[in-house]
Order: sequence, then C-alpha cells, then structure tokens
Amino acid sequence: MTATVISVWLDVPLRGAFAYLHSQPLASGQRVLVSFGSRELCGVVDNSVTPDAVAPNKLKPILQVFDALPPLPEALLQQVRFAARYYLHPQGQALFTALPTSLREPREVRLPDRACYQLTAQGLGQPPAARSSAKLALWQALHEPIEREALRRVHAQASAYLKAGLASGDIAAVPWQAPALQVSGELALNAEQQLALDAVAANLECFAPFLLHGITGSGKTEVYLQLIARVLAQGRQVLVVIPEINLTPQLIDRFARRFPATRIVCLHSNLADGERLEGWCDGWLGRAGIVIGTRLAVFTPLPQLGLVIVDEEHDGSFKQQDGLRYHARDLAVWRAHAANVPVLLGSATPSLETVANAETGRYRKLVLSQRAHGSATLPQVGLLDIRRQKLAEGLAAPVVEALQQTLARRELSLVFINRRGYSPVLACSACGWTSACKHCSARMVLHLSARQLRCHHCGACERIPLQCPSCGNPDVQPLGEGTQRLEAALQRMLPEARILRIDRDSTSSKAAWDAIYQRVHAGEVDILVGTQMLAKGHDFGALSLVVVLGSDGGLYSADFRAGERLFAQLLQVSGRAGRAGVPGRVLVQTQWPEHPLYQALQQHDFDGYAAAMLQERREAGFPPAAFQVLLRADAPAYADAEDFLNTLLPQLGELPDGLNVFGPAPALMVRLAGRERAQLTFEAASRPALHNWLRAQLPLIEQLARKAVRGMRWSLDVDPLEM
Ligand SMILES: Nc1ncnc2c1ncn2[C@@H]1O[C@H](COP(=O)(O)OP(=O)(O)OP(=O)(O)O)[C@@H](O)[C@H]1O
Ligand SMILES: [Zn+2]
Repeated sequence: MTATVISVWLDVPLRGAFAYLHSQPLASGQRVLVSFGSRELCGVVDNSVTPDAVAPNKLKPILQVFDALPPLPEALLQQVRFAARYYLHPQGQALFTALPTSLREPREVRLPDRACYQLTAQGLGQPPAARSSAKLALWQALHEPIEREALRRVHAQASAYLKAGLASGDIAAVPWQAPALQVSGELALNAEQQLALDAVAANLECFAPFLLHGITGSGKTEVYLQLIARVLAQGRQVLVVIPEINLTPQLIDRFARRFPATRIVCLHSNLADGERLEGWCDGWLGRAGIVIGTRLAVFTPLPQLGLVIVDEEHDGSFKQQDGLRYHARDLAVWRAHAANVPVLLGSATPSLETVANAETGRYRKLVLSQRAHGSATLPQVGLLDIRRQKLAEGLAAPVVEALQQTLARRELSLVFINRRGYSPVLACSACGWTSACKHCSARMVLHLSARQLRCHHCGACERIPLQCPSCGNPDVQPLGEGTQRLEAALQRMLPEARILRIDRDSTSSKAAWDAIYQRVHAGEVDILVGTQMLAKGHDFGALSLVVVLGSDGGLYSADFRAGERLFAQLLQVSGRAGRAGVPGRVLVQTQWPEHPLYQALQQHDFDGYAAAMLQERREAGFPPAAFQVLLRADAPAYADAEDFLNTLLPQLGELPDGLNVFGPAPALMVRLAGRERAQLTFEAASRPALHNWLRAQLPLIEQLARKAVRGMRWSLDVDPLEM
C-alpha cells in the first residue's frame, strides 16, 4: 500500500509544518490526531505547504481523522497565513490561536443539531384563547420555522410553551432553515447619518475602507444597524468587532431588538468552551447573520461575509499582548479586503494611524458632526487650575459645588479617575518607604475594604502593614486618591447623595453590570465614581456633569502614545454628558490648564489636536510616520535579557538602508511579575523592507535563543502599542 505524505500544522513554537503519513490524501483544513514526541496532538492539514524534511523511515502515521465537522475553511487558513507572516509568528501557533479551544484539543468534535420549530396541522387548528396574549404571540410566531432562541425573544414563556406543544404534538421540530429577516424600530436618520449610510451602501460589492468619524452621541450605532439591515437583506453575514468594555448586555439587546429573527452570535473570552464553539460554528456554517465580539471574533469564519464593522477602532484592547500579537482592527481590514466587502471603522476619537490613512485617501472619511438626539449638544468644558485651589480630599471647591447643584436638580454626575483601589500607594513619612511590588517596577495599591495591598500588574497581594516595614514608624499613610477613597470622601461631603462606584473591582461579574445599568436607568443613582470603564459607549440620559480628576499624569509620559490615549479618553468621558437634552458640563482639575491637549478638549477640537500630534510624530519619525517591530527579551535577571540582545545585535550585521535599531533598552516597565525586560526597537519608513529583513533574521534569532541562558524568553511585537 502506498501512503501519502501529509503536511500538518501543530500548536508548537516551530516555524515549519510537520510531515505525517496517511493512506490517502486529506483536504486542507482537516483536523487530525497525530503523535508528537510523547504526546498526542490535534493537527490541521495544509496542502499548500511543504513540510520540514523527515527521513522516510521516521515518518509516523496520522492516528485519526476528525471528520464529524467539515474541514476548516480555506479562507481561515489564508487569514492565518497572512497573520503569521505579518506578525512574524509560527504559523502553527497562529492557526491554533484562531480556533476555539474545543477545536484545538486532540478529540473529535460534534455539534448539537440545531433545529427549528413549527406548528403541526393539529397545532394550526388549535389557536390559544385570545385572552392569553403570551400564548397567542408564541403560536403566531410558530407559523414559520423558528429557532428556540428567537422564540424566546418573542416571549419569555417560550420554553414551557415549546415543551408542552412538542409533547401534545401541536409543535414539531423541523430541519434548521434561515429565518426571514425582520427589522424593527429603525430611526429616521439625520442628513449626515444618511450620507454615511448611502456612501457605504453604494459599495457593498467591493472592498472599500471607511472611517466613520462621529462625535460622541452622534448616532454611529444607528448607522451600523441600518447598514447591517441592508447586508442581511442580501442574505449575507456581518462581522462587528468591539472593545471588551463595550460588549454590554445593553448593546446586544439593541441588536437583538432591531433584528428579532436573526441569529446573533456574541463571542468573547469569557464564554464557556461549548458556547464559543457553537457560536463559531454558527458563523462558519452560515447560520448566524451577525457575529459581534471582542478581538478574537475577527477569526470567525463567515462564508457569506458582506460587511465588517470595527467600533471604537482606536481602542487599545484590539491588540493582543501575548502569543500572536495581532491587532484585530488591522486583521478586520485585511478580512474585508480578502472577502471583497466594505469595512467601516467607527470612532469619535480615531487612532492617529487611521487619521493618517483618511488623510492620504486610503480610507474614505464620513463625518457625523452633530449629536443625534434632538436637542443634545456637546458639553461645556471648564478647566480648574488646582495650583490656585485648596483641595479637600482631592476635590476643589467648585467641583463640590457643581456636584451639589447637580444633585439638587436631581441629575446624574460622573466623577472620573483612572485609578481603582483606595489609594495608589502607601508611604512612610519618616523614612520614605513606599509600598513597592516585589515582582514589578510598580507600587502596590491600597485596597482598604479588602484590607490588602495589591499589585495591579501581577496580581500579588499582601496584608496592609501596621507599621513601616523599613523603619517601624507606625504612621504609614495612603498617598493620593483612587476610586474607593473618592467614593468615601464624596459620601462624607454629600451625605444625601446615592453614590455608585464602577471599576474592575465592583463589576467583576456580568450580573453586576446589569444591576448597575438598571439602577442608573431607574434613577436610583446620583453620582457615579469610576475608571475608564465608564468612559466608553454608555448612554445615560440624565448625566449632566462629568468631573475629571488625576489626568495630568498622561501629559508628560515617556510613552509617545500617552497623549493620544489621554486625549481620546477625556473626549470620550466628556462625551457621556448631555446626551439627551439636558445640557452637559465637564470640569477638569489640572495643574496644566494651558496645555494644548486641555485647550483642544475645551474646544472639542479633535481634528486640530490630532493634526498637531500627527505632525509631532512625523517630525520625530514615530508611527504612523514610521513602522516598528520590538524584539523583547525577558529573564529573571535583567542582565540575561540584555545579554541575549547584545549578543544578537552584532551578528545581525549591517542593517539595510532605511532601517534603524535602538537599544537594547529597558522596557518602560522593566520588571513585571518577577521577570525583567529588555528590548530592541527596529524601525523603518518602509513596512515591507522592515518585515522582510526581520523575517530573514528569524533563523539566527532562534539559533541564538537556544544558546541563551535557561529561562530567557523572547518575542517579536509587530506594530507594538506598549513600549
Ligand atoms: N437619527 C436619530 N434620531 C434620533 N435619535 C437618534 C438618531 N440616531 C441615534 N439616536 C439616538 O442618539 C443616541 C446616541 O446614539 P448612538 O448610541 O448610536 O451614538 P454613538 O455615536 O454610537 O455614541 P458613542 O460613540 O458616544 O457611544 C441614542 O440614544 C440613539 O438612540
Ligand atoms: Zn506586581
């Protein structure tokens, strides 16, 4: 019997594919079981590559072909091929990053049969009594084949009704079929929204990248929804990628209410394996009309893809910070290109990368310059110079006054401080000791209610010391404010106010978020105190005052992106005020009121400040004017990480023209979770030149890494966001 050599990708940190034997050829994308060393692994067949050479007598057979599901689609393999090449990452690992956990494991995967339900002839002849409106609505909906989930949206009693109907023979399960599109509750668009909609809708048949630059509250989401309706009407699918924080039940609800019959798959990292697999497969098998999710959703196969949307495209959470360090926005644009469909990048504060692309005409820019809600206008921004103010518990008198007035009018206030915990550091006034983390170059944050010091970088916890660990002084004091301390101070100053704190500590569960939303919308809250979790996407109608504290730190940071991030964050959080007719006001406490960033914030001048920042980047030769790749090394001791880079550097030889390297230098945060980090920054004006040259150096880097001290690790970060 002659056997065929099959190329198989495995989830291992090696660049090549592996060769195995099978009795007959297998399709690309086929999942298989193979033995690798002493383990059995899941592999994926790829006939487009030549495997690394193996002596014929050493070839091992494929142990099992997992064929309960069809082979993974070619479009996914292509996307992974691109991602691996672009991000200089081993392709096997890139492929397994793209798969839901269940498909990475060395076992067969079966999908539960997805059925629809419909009335039988017997059921049709027996309408429920007219007084039972729930049953009548369900009975009506069951005239057409409908999925359980969609039926549940018709009425909460769906499951019980279905169970009874199946038992009595009034209802039968029928093979799954795509439901007819239903669209409900579309708003009449304003002129700018209409222009934006028309521009994209006119390009549904080709790749066309758009920037939808709409100020906060300008109705971007409404434009997305109406575009999605057009695409669904063509029987095609839509991919919507959004930041982690914005994936709220409220948003999903908004989509579900608009498209009550459509299967909407929601994908994020907190799903159980089974749920994620089912959602992923529903996209892949064409059953889902809409896939909406965080960055990992960008890998969901969608055979009928008709439109890609990236909301809040500037958001840093789109960049994966370990393994395959991909940027979901950039991969989303690539996907739209590969599928030859339009992609819409929406934001009130687009990234400078995207601004630059709009400037050169690579992306077409669509503008929403007005708030959508009838009488809503942008808030007035006041800058409070705290060099001339006495602060009480971190708050200037005009801020407390404004909070009092807002409370008296029974409107909602938001106090924004981007620091959770009680206080960012505990310090000894006698010897200068501070609560440093043993594992990171960072301070441990005081969490008073939990009676702990916590490191927000590595998660280390300690008891709060009763006296200074260094000199024994019993007077150790919290320095500065975090959300918890602010909450306590506000409660003392405004005892009658109902205050709600929102940060990662108070919202760890989805249920907590739901409860918060309900309380705010029911008017049970007067003041929200919170971190950046509050800055984005939320639409609280009664919110009329936003107070910003402690934002000066971002003005003069060593990270060249800090200003861009701060500006976006402040515009976003300011944008929460005055969204529904109540005039809004923003107060910023700062020591630098004359700083151009605050001046631009006051004028709501995104374009002007973005142009200035872009100009600075061009002069300094920073992205987006240049392209970067970081080579990071980390080890328990800094010297070992640095040694590796220092050994490598001379062996790389002379760099080609136009390519520069800086370093080795310590990372901005040198020590993290007990490891110290050094890096080389490669930079060039030409992206292909930079990537191609680095790709050619990979064998050398890998060879030297094998000789480095044990425990040294290295990685490449293409288009890094963190320095
Ligand atoms: N054409 C319209 N007519 C009336 N109201 C509208 C219209 N479009 C949107 N709205 C309303 O305006 C508010 C803001 O809209 P939406 O949430 O879509 O804005 P957005 O631009 O996505 O906001 P942000 O970026 O600030 O989160 C919502 O309450 C929405 O229902
Ligand atoms: Zn730490």
